[in-house]
Amino acid sequence: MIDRLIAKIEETQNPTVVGLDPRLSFIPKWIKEESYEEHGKTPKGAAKAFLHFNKEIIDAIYDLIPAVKPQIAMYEQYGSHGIDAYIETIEYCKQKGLIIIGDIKRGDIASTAEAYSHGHIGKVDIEGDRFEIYKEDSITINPYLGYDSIEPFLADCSNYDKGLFVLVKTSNPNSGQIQNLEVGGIKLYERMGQLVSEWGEGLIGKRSYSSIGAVVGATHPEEAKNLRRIMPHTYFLVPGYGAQGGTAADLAGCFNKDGLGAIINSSRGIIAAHNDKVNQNKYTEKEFAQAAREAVIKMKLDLQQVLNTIV
Ligand SMILES: O=c1ccn([C@@H]2O[C@H](COP(=O)(O)O)[C@@H](O)[C@H]2O)c(=O)[nH]1
Repeated sequence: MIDRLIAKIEETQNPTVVGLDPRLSFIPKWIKEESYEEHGKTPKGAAKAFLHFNKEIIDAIYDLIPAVKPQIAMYEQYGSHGIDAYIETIEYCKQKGLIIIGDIKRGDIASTAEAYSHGHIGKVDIEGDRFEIYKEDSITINPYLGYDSIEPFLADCSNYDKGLFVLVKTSNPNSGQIQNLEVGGIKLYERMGQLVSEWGEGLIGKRSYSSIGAVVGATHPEEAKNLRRIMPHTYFLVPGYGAQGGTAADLAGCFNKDGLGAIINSSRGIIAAHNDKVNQNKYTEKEFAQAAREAVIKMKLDLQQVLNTIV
């Protein structure tokens, strides 16, 4: 997976991942009204509006970016219709050649983890016939149950050329309450970084990076710099840029000297750019996808400036 991701980053010259986290408040009124007319003001109506919104956004940006990160919570809240929209969004993005990082943050005992893994990045077996269900290229997972809970995912990564981004230092303001605790003379997130690095050793690709990556928040630049040193062969998925306050200046420590090593996520900053205060009155409701395209171009330039200081 990691070699495919790096190839797309190099093709687009852009380490941006766009988060597909739709909310009804971002969706233009005309899309919602069309959907409600056909499906009612129901979970199905909301989910169909999400799908329409996502498709227009993707059409406007797919040539500029290597990857998308659909956030499953936004879809799951609407039950089976939401899950259908999640799966159809993934299928649409794959047709456009994008790498899919499913932000699902799963973590459970091994026998249950195996089911999550088979559903999302492996195959489910039904009486000897095998089916791919969600079809993400990579997913986020929560590692706090330890290695046996990770093993089933590693097996599917190896069997099906898939990847993981394991939570190491999350972007939320209170992440330090647990992740920065001292354990055996080092911080918990540092220990987690060491473990994730070890877990990824068997899945190193042609470019010396592992398909087992780490989630590292842009909002904690010192910790990110520290993790970069601890985990030289680990790709970072970096949320927190934009809406959560992370800036380009905070990102320099996430990259390696080769200009690789990190893919930066922005969700609201891109897909809700038409609503952004700084863009007030710049776009009509019909121009939401154009607003997203312009936001991606702006982010790409911002990230290129960071990369120019590194390589
Ligand atoms: O530490 C983490 C892990 C995951 N996320 C997710 O990334 C996006 C961020 O959205 P923005 O709108 O760009 O703030 C969202 O899906 C989070 O669940 C994170 O923010 N931090």
